Parts: sequence; structure tokens; C-alpha cells
Amino acid sequence: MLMVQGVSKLFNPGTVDEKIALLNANLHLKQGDFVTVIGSNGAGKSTLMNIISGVMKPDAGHIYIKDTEVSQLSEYHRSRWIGRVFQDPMAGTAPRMTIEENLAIAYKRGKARGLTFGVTGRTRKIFREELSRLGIGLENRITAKVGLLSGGERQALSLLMATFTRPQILLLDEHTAALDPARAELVTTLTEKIVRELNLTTLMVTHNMEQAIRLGNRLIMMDKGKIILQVDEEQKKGLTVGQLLGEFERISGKKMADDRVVLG
Ligand SMILES: Nc1ncnc2c1ncn2[C@@H]1O[C@H](COP(=O)(O)OP(=O)(O)OP(=O)(O)O)[C@@H](O)[C@H]1O
Repeated sequence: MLMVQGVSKLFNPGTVDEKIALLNANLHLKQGDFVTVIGSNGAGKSTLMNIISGVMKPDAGHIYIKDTEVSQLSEYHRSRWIGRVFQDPMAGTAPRMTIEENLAIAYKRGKARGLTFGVTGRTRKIFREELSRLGIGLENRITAKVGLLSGGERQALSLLMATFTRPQILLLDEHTAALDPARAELVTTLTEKIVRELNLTTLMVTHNMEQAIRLGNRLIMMDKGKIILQVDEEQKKGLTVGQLLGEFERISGKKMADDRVVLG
């Protein structure tokens, strides 16, 4: 479903600020794979997400979504296949618009041009049904401005919007990191539910080691632009945070440096 093949990305090449963000990264996600991504500061996790979603182009290598090479396609052109939720609850939604207006924009994504953003009786019914799947009562507040929602509610809405058109790939970029523990847990539970129900192929960056082990069926670890460890479903069962950190030290020869790391 998603193939990252020999992808490299260098920032400021040939200058004192040269940074290797990705170096010959290879990754293959099958339909329905849910892969968590961990790594030290500056390991290249966000760059990997940005290159898959088309925010930036790789210097070398190829990205395929369902056998179609997308490496040189714009972010806009890939948006019909990719849903993304960011760390910042403000990033995925328009605060001055209502819940239903936000959903109308998400609904239009990937559909033919010319459709209006308007909310009709039929779409309102669909929106209510989709919102009720979240189980947090947003279906009763569809005319409320999104700016009035809590961070957790906004992330839940962002998640719904990102998955509304059943994307081929769902990218979750530390999407629970800015929430307090209770809201983070709520959004995590919703994530598991939506990914499972829609059988979405998902890549999720997290600084929470326990979450990285608990969620999904595979885990990858990055350091200095490389994927240094891939843990499969069997190996992930029974894995502990201590073992994971030990593996990082063994392979990279250093302790994991991450100022936001959460052990669980
Ligand atoms: N736009 C940019 N310009 C210059 N350097 C960049 C840019 N974006 C990322 N980098 C550098 O590329 C490397 C990888 O960064 P990236 O943000 O992908 O890491 P990360 O694993 O997401 O880190 P963190 O967990 O700290 O957010 C880092 O050294 C970073 O400083």
C-alpha cells in the first residue's frame, strides 16, 4: 500500500548547517498495517511524514502509494489518498467555522471539482452519523464554532476529518502529544477504533514509548535519518519499554536523546 524506497533528504547541502534528515530510508506498509514510529530528537520522523505527504520532495528515492509513484506529486494531489493529523490541535481545523462547515470541507476532499462546500440535509445527516461514532456528543453541537472546542475535542474532530474520505494512508504526527493525559487517552482510543473499523494503513509518530508498543501491529525506530530497527507483530508482543530503549542503545551506541520522551 505504501512503499518508501531509498529515500534521502538533505537540508542546506554544502553549508555548515548541512543536516541529513533521511538517509536511504526503506519502509513497506501493507494494507491495514498500523506502524508506530519512535526515535531520538532530529531522527527524521517528521521529515519522513512530510515526504510521504508531499510537503517536501525527496533528494533521492521513490514513494509509491498502491503501485502509483507519487514522489513528485504535490501535497494537494496526494491529499485524496492521504489523511494527516498534526500535533497542534489548531492545525487540522478552521476555528471560526462551525463543526459542520469543517466537515463539509473534509467531505469535499478528493471529490470532483465543482461540488460546493454547502451543508445540505443529506450531508448533515452523514455528518451527525460520523460524529456520533466518536462518542463524545459532538453530533449535538454541529453548529458550534470549532474554536470553542477543547483541544481533545478538536483532535477527535481532526481525526474524523482526516479519515472521512477513507484515505489510503493515515499519517499521525504526535497527534496526542499536546493533550493532557486524559484527553490523550481519549484520542488514542478513538484512533484505535477508527483505524480498526476502517482498516486504515497508518503511520504514527509518538514520543510515548508505551503507546508505541501498545498500538498498531509494527514498530520502527529511527536515528540520524535511518530506520535502525523494525519490530514485527510477533516481536512486539511482550516487548517492554526497557527492552526498546536497550535496543536503541545497542544499535546506535548512545542513550536515546529525546527531551519529550514519555516512557508510559
Ligand atoms: N526545514 C528544515 N531546514 C533545515 N533543517 C531541517 C529542516 N527540517 C528538519 N531539519 C533537520 O533535519 C533533521 C531531521 O528533522 P526532523 O524534524 O525530521 O526530526 P524528528 O525526528 O521529527 O525530530 P523531533 O522528534 O525532535 O521533532 C534534524 O537535524 C532537523 O534539524
